[in-house]
Amino acid sequence: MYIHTPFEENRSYLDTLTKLFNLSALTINEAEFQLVYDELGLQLFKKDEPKLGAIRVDFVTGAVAHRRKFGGGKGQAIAKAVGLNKGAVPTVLDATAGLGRDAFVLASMGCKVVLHERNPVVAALLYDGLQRAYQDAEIGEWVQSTMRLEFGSSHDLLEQAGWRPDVVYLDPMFPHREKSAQVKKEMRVFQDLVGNDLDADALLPFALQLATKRVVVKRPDYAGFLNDKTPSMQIKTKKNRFDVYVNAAMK
Ligand SMILES: C[S@@+](CC[C@H](N)C(=O)[O-])C[C@H]1O[C@@H](n2cnc3c(N)ncnc32)[C@H](O)[C@@H]1O
Repeated sequence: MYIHTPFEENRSYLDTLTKLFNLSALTINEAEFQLVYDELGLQLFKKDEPKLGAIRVDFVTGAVAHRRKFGGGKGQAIAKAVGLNKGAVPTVLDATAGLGRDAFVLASMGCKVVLHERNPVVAALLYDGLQRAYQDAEIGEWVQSTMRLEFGSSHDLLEQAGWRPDVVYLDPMFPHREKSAQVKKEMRVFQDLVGNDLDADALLPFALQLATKRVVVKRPDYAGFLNDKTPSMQIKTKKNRFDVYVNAAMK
């Protein structure tokens, strides 16, 4: 993987990232993707996409930061899906963390969230976004106390988890139906990098065993149920839905 910085003083941080996420061993097409660390933080570029397609994690000033301040709070579908509207604040294991946006929304409503991500490049981007958030004067303290990243596959990590979260949250990649021109550039780069999570069905049984209260699966509205399993209830938004599996012991 080609990873570059224009600033010599950031070399050792990049070496740390390379070691933590084993980036030097990556076999993704080096001519196609580049990781660059500059004053904006770590960014992923795809060569044939213009700058708009760059991906980085920004909890401090990005769209999720705006949503934290002005979003719908506990009235949001995701909040209802994890049971936040019922008063209690659940602990959440986000087993398919991606760029951490959903996890951040949940953390900003008070949930403690452990994030699992298996893709080394996505995990490095997320790690870098979290480091910048941890150091921020306004949100640093609560992000440090609510969001923690674990690098690895949930197929292993869920089985080995030494604790039981109230909620396991799953949002695996699903084949996109829209024509590629309609999909946002950033999303296209992300999809090209990660591909589809074709092994996601197998996560549901582990998740159901682990969660003490419920498992929430985010799906595009046209997608079937994960592992063909009918949920206890569904919460729908414009393009997605949350399939909620309430732990039988809680019913
Ligand atoms: C659609 S994205 C999640 C987006 C995320 N909800 C957000 O708000 O940014 C799916 C992510 O899950 C990760 N993933 C899929 N299966 C996984 C597994 N078994 N263990 C860890 N990460 C996984 C993929 O690498 C990808 O980054």
